[in-house]
Amino acid sequence: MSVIINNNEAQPARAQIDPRSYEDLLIIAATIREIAGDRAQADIGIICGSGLGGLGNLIPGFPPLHVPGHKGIMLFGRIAGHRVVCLQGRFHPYEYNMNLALCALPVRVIHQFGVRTLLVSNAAGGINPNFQYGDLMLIKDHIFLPGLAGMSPLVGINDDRFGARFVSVHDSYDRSFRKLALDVATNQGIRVFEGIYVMCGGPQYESPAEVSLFKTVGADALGMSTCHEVTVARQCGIKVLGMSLITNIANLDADNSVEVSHEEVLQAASENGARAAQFVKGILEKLPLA
Ligand SMILES: O=P(O)(O)O[C@H]1O[C@H](CO)[C@@H](O)[C@H]1O
Ligand code: HPA
Repeated sequence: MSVIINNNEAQPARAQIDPRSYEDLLIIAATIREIAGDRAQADIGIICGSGLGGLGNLIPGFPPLHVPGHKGIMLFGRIAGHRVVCLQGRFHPYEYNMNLALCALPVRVIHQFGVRTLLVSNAAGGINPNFQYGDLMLIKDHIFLPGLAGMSPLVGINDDRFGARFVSVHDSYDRSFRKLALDVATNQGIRVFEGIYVMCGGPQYESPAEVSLFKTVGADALGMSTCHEVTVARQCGIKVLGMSLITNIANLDADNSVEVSHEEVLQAASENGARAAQFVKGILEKLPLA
């Protein structure tokens, strides 16, 4: 049986949560356990990107989603024998005054429930000229712009119970997971590439000059999420597989009037979400059980 915790129904007093307090983390985990009981256990966490909430539909017993976007739902269940917790939605830093520790808090929460593997997804604009609308990109590495500018979720006095003060991010996106995922893509005959994801602050989309800058430094896709979650996951010792769905092709030339909109992003995610979900299912079927 799957269990659903809807953040929209039971609103916690968000402003009162100190995301850097380990005690607050334990309180949040205990509150969820009160609702979900023994079912609040998982080996694998999934974070659904914009419009990709349908990944949660892989969990049997969960009704299909009809409204794309971010749902604010935490869902426990099983996929391919794995105990999974699925976050249908995420906190974006631009929504929370760039409080990245707060935005990454769900990763620490699911770690409390046993998660040691994280599958993180996002919608992203393609920069790599070989990318087409609807392609999937496995994140090989990232450029965490807010983190580089001092807005890491790890900034502040570190409680060692969260993990190390200085975290190495040389291997954030697990190589063996990427290899396994590429094999699944080959078997399924779908277009999947590896590439570098750059996280911008948003919420404005990037100007053509900014996109050109990121292209010059070797980025393949860009978005406004993910890196803070992955950084916290690495601090907890969680292994990560990251993927981007290319929902639009980022514009490199100010003389091209190519407008991006979130509606277009959601539309692209809903048109391509089923394939992304099949891909995730294929990966989970190949991942050894914990
Ligand atoms: O990264 P996800 O959550 O998929 O969302 C992406 O879509 C939104 C822009 O359309 C931004 O929030 C960007 O980060
Ligand atoms: N830029 C930033 N975030 C995005 C984009 C983009 O082009 N597409 C989807 N999310």
